[in-house]
Amino acid sequence: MRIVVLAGGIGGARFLRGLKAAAPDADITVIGNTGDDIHLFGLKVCPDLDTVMYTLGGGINEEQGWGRTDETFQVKDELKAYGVGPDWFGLGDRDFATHIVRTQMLGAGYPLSAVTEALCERWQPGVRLLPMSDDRVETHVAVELDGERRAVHFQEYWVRLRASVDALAVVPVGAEQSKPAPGVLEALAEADVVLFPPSNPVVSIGTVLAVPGIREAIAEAGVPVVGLSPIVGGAPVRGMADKMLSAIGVETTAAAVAEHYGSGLLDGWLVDSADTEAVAEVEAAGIRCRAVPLMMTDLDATAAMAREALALAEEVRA
Ligand SMILES: O=c1nc2n(C[C@H](O)[C@H](O)[C@H](O)CO)c3cc(O)ccc3cc-2c(=O)[nH]1
Repeated sequence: MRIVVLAGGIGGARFLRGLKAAAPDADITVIGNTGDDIHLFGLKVCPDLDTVMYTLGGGINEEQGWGRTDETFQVKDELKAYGVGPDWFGLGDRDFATHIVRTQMLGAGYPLSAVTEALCERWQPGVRLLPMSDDRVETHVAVELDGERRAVHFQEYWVRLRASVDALAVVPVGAEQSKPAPGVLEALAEADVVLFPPSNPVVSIGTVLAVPGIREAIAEAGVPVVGLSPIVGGAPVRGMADKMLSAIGVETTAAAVAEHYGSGLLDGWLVDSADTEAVAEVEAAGIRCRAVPLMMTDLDATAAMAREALALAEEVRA
């Protein structure tokens, strides 16, 4: 079975671990969000691609869900001693090596998709990891700070400001001019099923869908598209997705997120058992819906979620 998964960072990566356990023989292609990418200290950092790569490759810091295990921060401390910032973004020494290799290869003329493939040679994530695009797309968030409206990079909003101010708008800068990376449209055309993990619907999956051609390719694939709600009991399971949803005028409920994707895109939607009352609303919107446990507490629970998603895909296919 060929499965294509659109993924952000932590939620997407952990779901993929469960999916691999649930479908060990499946051929899995991951289309990763690169709107979170940031240039720091002359280096290109791709947090979501790296989170997927490290998580599936066994190098992730399990507690925080991003960055490397057994990490040290000597380079960061040295940079700080030179007064060179920003110091609000935690790049560790081991992680720095990934960004140096990536930046060196990009400088030599390799596209991000080829660089990602090369990095995955080391990590062997057991999936084909593709950036959504080789073109630069950068998510910016409009905020009001000290009475002034300005746009900040997504990472500045997420990490430095901790989403403490309202997001007035979220813009994937460059998305309109971007093209899907090599392999993305082909993977979608050959897919048997497309899954949306419980990733952020605005800044993760929403950004992947903002690359012209990807949304259309999913619709044209004519295969079941099934998503898992990142909202449980009216709050994000992780992260600050509520702030992002408010910015685009979508309520923080499992049903509202399904309706935001819409029946033109989604065939099936899983909500948590705590949100059973959402099932009727989602089904009324033309999307098949089931309530099942959606907390990724451990590998078994996550694999069970993946099995439910694949079962729902078969149900809508029939
Ligand atoms: O909350 C944080 N998240 C950090 N993240 C996670 C990241 O900001 C976001 O969680 C994702 O971009 C959202 O998917 C990092 C991810 C990386 O790959 C590399 C470095 C960081 C650094 C931080 C950090 O300092 N604080």
